[in-house]
Amino acid sequence: MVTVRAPATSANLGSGFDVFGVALDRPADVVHVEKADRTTIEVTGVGRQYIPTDPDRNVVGAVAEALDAPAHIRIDKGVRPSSGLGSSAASSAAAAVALNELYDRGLSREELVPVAAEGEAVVSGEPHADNVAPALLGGFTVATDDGVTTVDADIPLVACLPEIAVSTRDARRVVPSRASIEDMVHTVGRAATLAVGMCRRDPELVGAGMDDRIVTPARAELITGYHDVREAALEAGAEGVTVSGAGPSVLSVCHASDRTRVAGAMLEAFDETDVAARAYKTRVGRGAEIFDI
Ligand SMILES: Nc1ncnc2c1ncn2[C@@H]1O[C@H](COP(=O)(O)OP(=O)(O)O)[C@@H](O)[C@H]1O
Ligand SMILES: N[C@@H](CCOP(=O)(O)O)C(=O)O
Repeated sequence: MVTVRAPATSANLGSGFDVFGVALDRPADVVHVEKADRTTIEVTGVGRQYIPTDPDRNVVGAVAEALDAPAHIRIDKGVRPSSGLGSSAASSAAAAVALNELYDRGLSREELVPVAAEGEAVVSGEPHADNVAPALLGGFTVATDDGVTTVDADIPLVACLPEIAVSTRDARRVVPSRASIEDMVHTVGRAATLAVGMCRRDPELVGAGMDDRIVTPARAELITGYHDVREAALEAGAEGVTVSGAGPSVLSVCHASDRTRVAGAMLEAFDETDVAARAYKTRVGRGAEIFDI
């Protein structure tokens, strides 16, 4: 048996739609795999009632097929599904690392990115890699058609998860199909600022670089209370706030000394709009880890 822990992730970071991602140091999924003649799946943990055990509908089934590695796969969910915190990607990444080890396939973490992205295609319709890349490699990742670039960033974050479900598939439908040249220039500037901020471990630059005029405004409308939560976080000292992944989680970047205040302000603002929520005080963290063979 092989056991792997893979972290939650936050994709896009505003200006980096389908490209940027960060691994969070918590929460995480834990996946256990054992060789079998055909793939079977068992799910425990948070949100298990919303997760199919049919290998054709669970992301780990697609990963097992891509690696030609049938197994009994037990997923202990720590990352709630439809959270905007890369729940499906955490399972995909953990399964990819675990099955690669179990069957001795010898693929590197970088080579496992497209394998784990096959799992994402099962739930969102397209194999986007911006969650699975940080879940596998850790840090801040830039996923393009040519591969993945990683930065071992250390940035404090607050991820606030409201009790609303937004499916990635639905949230992809509201993404505009066109953008003006002015908005593209703005986005490129912000994305470049964010990447420099990650390299310099500078929360102010990362926060300034999160601003996005193209995708985030459309997605924000799917999240009850988003604008109030954003304002409250900024007033409490956040350097930048955006939708985490496809939502509904809201991500703030801040200095470590402001993290508790920012988390409290975000929770209070959701509460004032009658939405229950929980906040993860976290930071950019490590990728998937094998902790039992
Ligand atoms: N192993 C899995 N973990 C989480 N969700 C899964 C898994 N397999 C299939 N799903 C389905 O994927 C959807 C959640 O994925 P997604 O909408 O991308 O949410 P998130 O933003 O949390 O990743 C749900 O419909 C869930 O049933
Ligand atoms: N780039 C994707 C990221 C989806 O992230 P998730 O955590 O919501 O699954 C998108 O924005 O659609």
